[in-house]
Amino acid sequence: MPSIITVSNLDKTYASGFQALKNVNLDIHRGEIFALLGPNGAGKTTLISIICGLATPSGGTVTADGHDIVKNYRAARSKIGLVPQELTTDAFETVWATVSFSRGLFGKPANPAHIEKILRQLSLWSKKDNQLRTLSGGMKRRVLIAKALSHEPQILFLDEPTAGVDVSLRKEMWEVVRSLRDTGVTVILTTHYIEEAEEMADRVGVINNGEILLVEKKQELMRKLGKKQLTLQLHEPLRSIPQSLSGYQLDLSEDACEIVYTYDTQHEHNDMAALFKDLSLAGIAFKDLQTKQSSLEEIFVKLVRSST
Ligand SMILES: Nc1ncnc2c1ncn2[C@@H]1O[C@H](COP(=O)(O)OP(=O)(O)OP(=O)(O)O)[C@@H](O)[C@H]1O
Repeated sequence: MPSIITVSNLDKTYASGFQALKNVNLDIHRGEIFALLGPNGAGKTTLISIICGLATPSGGTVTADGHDIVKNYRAARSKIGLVPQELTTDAFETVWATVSFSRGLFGKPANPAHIEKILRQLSLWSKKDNQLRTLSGGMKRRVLIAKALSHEPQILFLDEPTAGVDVSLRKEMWEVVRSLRDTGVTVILTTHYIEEAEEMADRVGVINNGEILLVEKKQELMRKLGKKQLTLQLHEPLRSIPQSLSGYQLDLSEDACEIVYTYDTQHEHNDMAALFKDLSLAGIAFKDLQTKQSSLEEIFVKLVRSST
């Protein structure tokens, strides 16, 4: 996959002497949705600020669509749209004026056809003459995206796109982001809602203490690091797990009516058939079963814990 952003050996030490990024290497693929996950203070904002030219690196390089973000700042920046968390523009401004003004900030000539296209894409066309203060929370968030897209960037950064919004609005935002990806925009988002990354991201990067811990296709990450649990509801309570089953990771519930089997998602088929056979040999019958797969959240928490 061709890269649209390449981060090489990036370091950032703030004036205080604090090292916020340590030799970060990262490739963002053209056309993907990439989720950058990390606990508070991990370095996400620092990394994004450097890529967007809002902070200077202490070492290393970043290119955006082939342009060095320091040496060729203007060209690099024109490729990038940044969606902040909050709308800071004049509440009495109209949607149309706000979005058109953002385009002007990048020195681009007016292009009403483009502004119309993005307002339609973001379902804001009927609100184009509304003042910002009259919009719902969801519409305001979409105005932020429209502003960031006004200068026709190919890369869109979304900083916590659904922080503090309700469930239905979050789902609406996910739809918007997916539709942007479908038009060829590369999307990089930071989020504290791991469920959001699980839902949307093609690839996931985990950062902690200024270091990238891993970058992986989401499906691959869940397959490699995920665990599954199978719960068997027994016909009769069991006193203890028989010795003949000690080769499996089995736990007996407190009421002795359930056995919980934890296993790697990679080996499930072989192990499962053998387990059922061994259970039957041990005379253990069950009346029902359920499986549960570990979420990206559980994987993330484990990863971050083991790195600190
Ligand atoms: N201007 C600054 N001067 C000194 N240290 C800073 C500065 N900005 C950030 N830091 C420190 O760098 C580290 C990374 O901060 P950063 O804001 O990049 O984290 P983050 O991953 O975005 O966190 P959050 O999820 O809380 O927004 C933190 O320890 C923070 O205190």
